[in-house]
Amino acid sequence: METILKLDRISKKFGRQTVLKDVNLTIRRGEIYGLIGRNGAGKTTILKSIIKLIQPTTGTITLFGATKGTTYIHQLRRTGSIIESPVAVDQLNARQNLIYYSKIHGVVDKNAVDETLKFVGLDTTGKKKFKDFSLGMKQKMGLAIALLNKPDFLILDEPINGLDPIAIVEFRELLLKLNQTQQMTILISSHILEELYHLATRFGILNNGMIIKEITKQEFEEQSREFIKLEVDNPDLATNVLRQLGCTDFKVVNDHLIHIYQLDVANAVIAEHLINHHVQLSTITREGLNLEQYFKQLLDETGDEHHV
Ligand SMILES: Nc1ncnc2c1ncn2[C@@H]1O[C@H](COP(=O)(O)OP(=O)(O)OP(=O)(O)O)[C@@H](O)[C@H]1O
Repeated sequence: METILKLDRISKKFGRQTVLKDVNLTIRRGEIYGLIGRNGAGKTTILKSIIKLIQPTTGTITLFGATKGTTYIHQLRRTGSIIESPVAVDQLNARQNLIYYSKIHGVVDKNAVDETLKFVGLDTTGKKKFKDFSLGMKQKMGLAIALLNKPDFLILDEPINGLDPIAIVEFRELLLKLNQTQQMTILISSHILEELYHLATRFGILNNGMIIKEITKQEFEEQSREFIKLEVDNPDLATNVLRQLGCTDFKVVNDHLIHIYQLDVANAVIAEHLINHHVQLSTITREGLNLEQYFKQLLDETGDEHHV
């Protein structure tokens, strides 16, 4: 699959502070890449480096195959972005803002303004000016401006930060629609892990300027799948009992540990049957990690504090 973006050993120093350290990251067409990291981890610095708002100290960024100069700037036109907070003209309404930005961006498609307004759901906001918009409306306005020139790649810096739960769902659905119907590739940063979980196909976990883990949603689901943890003295006998109960989806992990992935039989029923069949049971608990727990565990493993 086509590589849209490649960061190769990107480092960034602000004065004496090293903010990014050897960041490697690859995004392929059609992916929704979720960049997770707590405040100050370096997310915005990565995104700003991609769109050339800042220059990395060392390393190479390749965007649609271009690495530098005018070819890179040319490829940047295939991206749309909202970095930090959405920017639009305070005194203009939604439609006026889009007309203004379509002129700035040299958008030639005459229908682009109305189509984009409708797409983000700002086609009925009438005369209301950008300065009077709610945060959710402002984010939609930012998205609309980013979408005007029909980008292939969308870069979003914490776009759901501060939105209420309904606005979060609406915004997420817009992004999923762009990804699914237009195969738009998306790079989205957030510390709202739960939200990225419903959106991203792959996650990069950034801590202190380093990507400490990359994991696809599928890998995460396999690793974090909920299961019942059974510790027993006799796994052979225990698995026979499980089969009698209709449990077939389990894994014998070692000579005393079984993971049951079928969760429709109550722990109490399993425990009763095992005991009736003289299996000694020392543990029966439900286990599994959500993305937030996974993230915290990773940070604990790297010996860092976590504030998410
Ligand atoms: N222009 C700058 N000059 C000096 N230091 C900077 C500059 N921009 C960012 N930093 C520092 O770089 C570090 C990373 O900041 P960055 O904004 O990339 O983090 P972030 O992960 O996006 O955090 P947040 O979630 O709070 O937005 C911070 O310590 C910040 O103070």
